[in-house]
Amino acid sequence: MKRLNRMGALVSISRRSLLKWPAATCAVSVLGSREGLAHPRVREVDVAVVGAGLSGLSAARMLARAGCSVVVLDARDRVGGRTLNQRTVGNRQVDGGGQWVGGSQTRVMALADELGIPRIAQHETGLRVAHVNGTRVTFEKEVPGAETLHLQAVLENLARQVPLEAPWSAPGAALLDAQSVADWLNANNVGEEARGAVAGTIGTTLSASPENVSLLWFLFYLHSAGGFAELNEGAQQYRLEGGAQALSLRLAEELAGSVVLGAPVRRIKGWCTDSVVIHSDAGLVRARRAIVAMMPRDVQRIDFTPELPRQREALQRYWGASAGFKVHLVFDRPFWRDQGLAGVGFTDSGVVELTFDSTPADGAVGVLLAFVSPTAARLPAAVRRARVIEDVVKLFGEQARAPRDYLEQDWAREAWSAGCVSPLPPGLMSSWGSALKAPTGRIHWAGTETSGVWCGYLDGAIRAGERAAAEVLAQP
Ligand SMILES: Cc1cc2nc3c(=O)[nH]c(=O)nc-3n(C[C@H](O)[C@H](O)[C@H](O)COP(=O)(O)OP(=O)(O)OC[C@H]3O[C@@H](n4cnc5c(N)ncnc54)[C@H](O)[C@@H]3O)c2cc1C
Repeated sequence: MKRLNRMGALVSISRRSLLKWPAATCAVSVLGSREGLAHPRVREVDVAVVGAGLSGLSAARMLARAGCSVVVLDARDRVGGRTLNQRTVGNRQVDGGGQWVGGSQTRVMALADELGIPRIAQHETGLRVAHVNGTRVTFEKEVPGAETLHLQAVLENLARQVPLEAPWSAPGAALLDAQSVADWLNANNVGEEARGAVAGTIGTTLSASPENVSLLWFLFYLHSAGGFAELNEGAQQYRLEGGAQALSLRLAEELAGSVVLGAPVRRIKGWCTDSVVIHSDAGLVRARRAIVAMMPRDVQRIDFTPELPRQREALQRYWGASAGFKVHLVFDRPFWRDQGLAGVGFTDSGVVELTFDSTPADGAVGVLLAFVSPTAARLPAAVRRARVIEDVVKLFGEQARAPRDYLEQDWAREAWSAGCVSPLPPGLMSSWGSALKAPTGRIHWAGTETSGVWCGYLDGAIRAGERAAAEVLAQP
């Protein structure tokens, strides 16, 4: 039996009849964000989703479309988690968090199309520029040498043996996980150039160095993305017009009254009983099942009664998260393009590590994105700004000295995100990995880190949310 819901989407109400609570008690209204503090009320829903990032919202949408009543709780006063639209002069949006998508990321590309969010091709044309050993050099986009290509092929072959849905069960998992990527490169006498290329991939994708990342985890990451070319190039083909947070903003609009912001979840009780009770600053929610959609390290802030199984608790406690610091500099126009530059630049000694062209599609302003060393976060803001601009001037010339706007986003200062991405240390995945997405009683785990495909990316976040929702829907 079908009926049209408020958004005009077809929902099946026969699904609801499978759930134990009568529809009247399942209906969800907007929870006043703070009212529950004074007079806590218990709201009853089929499914409570904790985390209104892309993963939690994707889960909630799928459940709502299947006829479940759902409430989504987020600690922040906004949706989108690790995506963040920042507004610049001229009313333009830049991405303070996740931003790029690529052709092989089919789930996020499809969602953007469905939500009517156009893509902007990443500007790549022109020379790269570097400031190394005190000298500025320009150069063509580098093509990997024979040794690098050979090493990449060897690692991709190994990666294909790591199962996407259960990396901890790879043949020889304990051995692969006992070493860092650097240990493996040393043991295999890998030369300077090829080693540098792998370090570059790990630096740009996991914000870490080969010394700190488990070989098993890196192989899984490589397999999850589809290889080096995908990680290095494929994942950065497009930006989304209006910013990547637009994905979550549109999903939240569709979920209308079911998303509650300013609702940090402090405790989850009864996961092994008939229902789960979620304690948030906006009140209590009782649900038949809960989906917790965030990085495992972020789950560590929530108390569970009874305590989570040791395996799951250890996974969360030791989960690795790396910080990220983005700066956007806005100019009248993308002047570096006139000089035949792509906007891609790096320095070996400055606070700016890497730059990209983030100019909007119409070119009405020119925007440079700079990834800044997390250590620069310790500098006073005015000193940091001066040093960022000095580095950009070294790369792109005096025209870069007076940006019309300058915006920072330091993810190490975000109370509700432990980090941007997950560089896992040796030992973690083979010891505790099996607790990553196996449901714990009535709790189902989502968040991009639980995705087998494009783990750590926007694409993986959607897939993980939809996988957790499917798990819930499959329950009797
Ligand atoms: C600087 C940066 C650059 C990136 N670049 C890219 C990129 O170019 N392309 C790409 O695909 N990906 C990129 N990513 C990664 C991408 O942003 C993430 O993979 C994706 O947004 C994760 O979505 P999620 O829903 O799984 O988790 P999150 O977005 O982290 O959502 C988790 C949600 O849980 C909430 N929460 C946490 N604790 C609680 C609590 N106790 N109670 C209630 N709510 C809570 C948080 O507020 C958050 O909204 C980048 C990330 C960063 C930070």
